[in-house]
Formats: sequence, structure tokens, C-alpha cells
Amino acid sequence: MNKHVTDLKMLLKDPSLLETRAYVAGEWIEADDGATFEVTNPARGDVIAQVTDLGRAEVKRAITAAEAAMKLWAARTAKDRAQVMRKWFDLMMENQDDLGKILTAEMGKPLAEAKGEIAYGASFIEWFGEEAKRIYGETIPGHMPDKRLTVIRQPIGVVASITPWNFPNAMITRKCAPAIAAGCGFVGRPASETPLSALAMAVLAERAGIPKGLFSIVPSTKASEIGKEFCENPAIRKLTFTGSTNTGRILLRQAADQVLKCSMELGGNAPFIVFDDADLDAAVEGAMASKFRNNGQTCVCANRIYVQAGVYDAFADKLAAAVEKLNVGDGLTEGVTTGPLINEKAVEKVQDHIQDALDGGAQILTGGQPIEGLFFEPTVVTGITQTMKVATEETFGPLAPLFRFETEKEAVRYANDTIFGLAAYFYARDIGRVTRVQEALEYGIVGVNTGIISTEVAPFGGVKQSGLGREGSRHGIEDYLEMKYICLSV
Ligand SMILES: NC(=O)C1=CN([C@@H]2O[C@H](COP(=O)(O)OP(=O)(O)OC[C@H]3O[C@@H](n4cnc5c(N)ncnc54)[C@H](OP(=O)(O)O)[C@@H]3O)[C@@H](O)[C@H]2O)C=CC1
Ligand SMILES: O=C(O)[C@H](O)CS(=O)(=O)O
Repeated sequence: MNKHVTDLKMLLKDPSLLETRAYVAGEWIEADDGATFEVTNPARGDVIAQVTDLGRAEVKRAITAAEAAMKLWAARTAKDRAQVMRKWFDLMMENQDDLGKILTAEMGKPLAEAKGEIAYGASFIEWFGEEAKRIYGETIPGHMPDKRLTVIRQPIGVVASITPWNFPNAMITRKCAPAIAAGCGFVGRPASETPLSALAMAVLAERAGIPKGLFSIVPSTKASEIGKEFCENPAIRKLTFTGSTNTGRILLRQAADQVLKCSMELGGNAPFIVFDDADLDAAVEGAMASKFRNNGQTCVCANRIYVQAGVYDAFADKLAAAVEKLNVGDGLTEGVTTGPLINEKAVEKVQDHIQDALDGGAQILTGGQPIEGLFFEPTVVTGITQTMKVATEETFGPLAPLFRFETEKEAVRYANDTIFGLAAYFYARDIGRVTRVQEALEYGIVGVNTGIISTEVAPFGGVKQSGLGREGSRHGIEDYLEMKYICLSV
């Protein structure tokens, strides 16, 4: 065990949660070839773990085991499945502190945010454990006297999951919870930057009584290879992915060969509109929450901030003052509000967007500089226009670009001028304007006078090139079920 793993284990009440082996077919295994990969702490740059690096052969075994295990799991009553999931939820919450520390160590977000993600992630297990008991069928009045028609809903099959580094717990539970509640087997590949949270989740799944083989976590640096296994293995009937739109396109093309059912939670480019009748202090609070949560590394972060001319200067000054209160540092340090970015590529993307804006005549109001390592000053830039990169590309970092607009129609036109359509936000108090704008915005999620919209009880997902399907809510389980129409002749 290397020094840093020992260091991290020393922070945990239950060091056994820091697992570095893969969880395959109910066993903790090393790779067939013994391969491992390093996991680093983005705040300190040090290696915190060496994790098993699986190949396609081991993933095939996980898929085969899931196919076998799901037969017995789906045959159990919904109430029985729900009770096991409730136990898993309870264990996640009992271990919230340790799971939060592991998450902060591998991903960088401040501990308070990480613990919040654990609660958010666990809420999907709680929610879908309850929804398992509401997978209802239908009876339909027969079309002929001797026909009795029914519809039943059955688990779709083994589910393959690929998830990103920015929410290393919740993005997995948002997929595995409905899958397991529906009676499916599940094989999840976490992002190579952040496998430890997924493996800790598997430790607790085993303790909760999730049957051996039903749920596997397959860490690997061979993302493309594992993705191909998921798309080519006939036992896989569902692929669920959260990540960039570019990778989503690759997976959709690969999934076509087997006509694989896909859920895609992809990139965003969220507009955040402040009208002149907004409560400006509330709008600043909402912008801070939406823009700087997870250091701007979420797909629903405000990516473009449009401010009506009459309140532009006042809003800009208030926002800059709030941004300057952010405390950038190591997420394991008390009081830190803003951690590092995930990697060097992310830092370069923020710098590129800022430089591009400055080259176009924009001005930095606060921040704008890298600090050290992967840390970056929270930044506000004014004078942004629709021709700049930040208007069309997801920054995924602590940059708040302020655009000025004159009319409501102009704001809606700018906001909708993107290939993405995940989340949008606006602040206004005139009821006519609120009604018109919330209906005109082409997004799957609209926050009105709020900057935070994420909850397990509501359908999360985008339109246009932000994805396919919805996660969470009573709708979220549909993608893990197949509908069967039975026509009985009597
Ligand atoms: N919608 C969202 O919540 C997210 C959006 N993004 C957007 O994507 C941009 C890039 O971030 P990044 O993390 O690189 O996102 P990616 O889409 O590249 O990575 C997301 C996941 O997909 C895996 N992956 C990458 N390429 C393939 C492939 N060809 N086949 C199968 N799996 C693959 C990655 O593996 P590995 O990590 O090992 O490379 C990771 O687990 C961000 O700047 C942001 O704009 C990113 C994350 C989340
Ligand atoms: O992918 C993401 O960024 C998350 O879905 C954002 S949220 O669900 O935590 O809002």
C-alpha cells in the first residue's frame, strides 16, 4: 500500500471503504495481467492510490455474472428488492463522512460539497427503491369478445454504465438505482480520474445484500475498449452515459450496431438571464450557486450570463464582490469553498476562453489568473459577445462571462442560439415575462428565480445535443424497463 493511500486511510473511520481492487461478479479482483493505474489528488498532485486496471476479458466476466444474477433478482418481490436498496441507502448515509473524504481526495470538490453529493447520490437509491414497488402494468378493454389484453413491464436486461469524474458518486447511483430497482444487472465503468468513490459504493452494496454478480464496478484506463465491449456484448441491452457530447456521439454510433437502448446525459451551455425587474441580490446568489458549484464543473452550471442593460453595471459589481469572497484551496481544509480543477486540460480550457474574450475586447472585472497547480482564480469578465468561444463552448470552470442585452426577445434568441439544451435559468418578477420566457426557452430544465435545480424527484435531462432520456423522478425507471403487450384468446 503506498504512503498516500495510508494517509487517506488514516482520515477514515472505516478504512476498508478505500478499496483499490475491482468488484467483478461479486469478488474483489486484480486485473488478469496485474495492471494498475494511479489516482491523484488534484489539490496536491500526489498519488493517493493504485487501482486495478481491467481489460475487456474481465469486463466480459462481469457482464456474464450480471446476466445470471438478474434472473433471481428480478424474480424477487419488489418489496424485497426495495428493502435491500433501503439498507444500501442507510449504509451510504451512515458512511457519508468517509465517502465524502474519499470523493474530495480524488476529485477535489470541497468536503461540504462532497458530503452533499453523497446525500444526493444516496437519494436516488432511496427514491428508486420506493419506485420499485410502483412498476404497474395495464389491462386494456379487448378489441374482440374473446380477447383479454394486458401490458406488463419487465427489466430490460444487463445495463452498462459509463460515468464522468465531476460527480463520481451521484452519476453512478442515478443510473444503477433505477436499473437495480427494475430488476436489471448493472456493470459500471467510472471515470479513470475518480474510481475510488465507485469502489466504496460497491463495498457498501455488498454489505447491504445486493446479490453477488448483479452489480459490478470495472475501473479501467482503457475507456474506448471497455466502451466497445459494452456496445458489442449481446448480453448488454441498455447503455447509459453521462459525459461530453463528443463522447456521447461516439457511443451512439457504436450502439447502433446492436440497436442498443441508450440514455445520454451530455454537455450543456446554460444561459443565466437577469432581467431588469429581477431581485438583483437573489440573482447574484443564484448565479454564484449555479456558476461556481463544483468550481463550475457541472453540466448545468451557468455558462453564459445575460444581463439586461438597465441593471448590467449593478449586477456586475455585486457579482464581482461575491466572487471575491470565495475561498480557493484544498477541499479537505475547513472553510474552503472552491477546490482545484480536475486536470491541466481543464485549466487550459478556462485560460483559452478568457484569452479569446480579451482578444475580442472583453475586460476582466475580477480574477482571470491561474494560481498554482490546478487552482484558478474565480473570474468575472464583462463585455462578452455572441461571437466569442464562451458563447458556444462549455467552459467547465470558474468563469462568469457577462453579456449585455436590451430586450426580452433578444435575450431568448441569444439563450436558444446553441446546439445544447440541458439547463437554463432566469430571474424576473413580472408574471407575464416569467410565463413567456419559461415557455420559450429550448431546454430540458428551466430554473426560474433559482440557480439550483437538482433533485431526485424531478426529471433531469436535456433536449437537442444535450442528451436523450431523463434521470430521476417517476420517469427515470422507464428507461430500464421493457413493455410487453399480452393478447390472450379465451
Ligand atoms: N454532462 C456532464 O455532466 C459532463 C460533461 N463533460 C463535458 O465533457 C468535457 C470533457 O470532459 P471529459 O471528462 O473528458 O468527458 P468525456 O466525455 O471524455 O468522459 C466521460 C466518461 O466517458 C469516458 N470515455 C471517454 N471517451 C470514451 C470512449 N471513446 N468510449 C467509452 N468511454 C469513453 C471517460 O473515460 P476516462 O475518464 O477514463 O477518459 C469518462 O469515464 C468537459 O469539459 C465538459 O464540457 C464532462 C463531464 C461530465
Ligand atoms: O453531470 C452533472 O454535472 C450533474 O448531472 C449535475 S447535477 O445533477 O449535480 O446538477
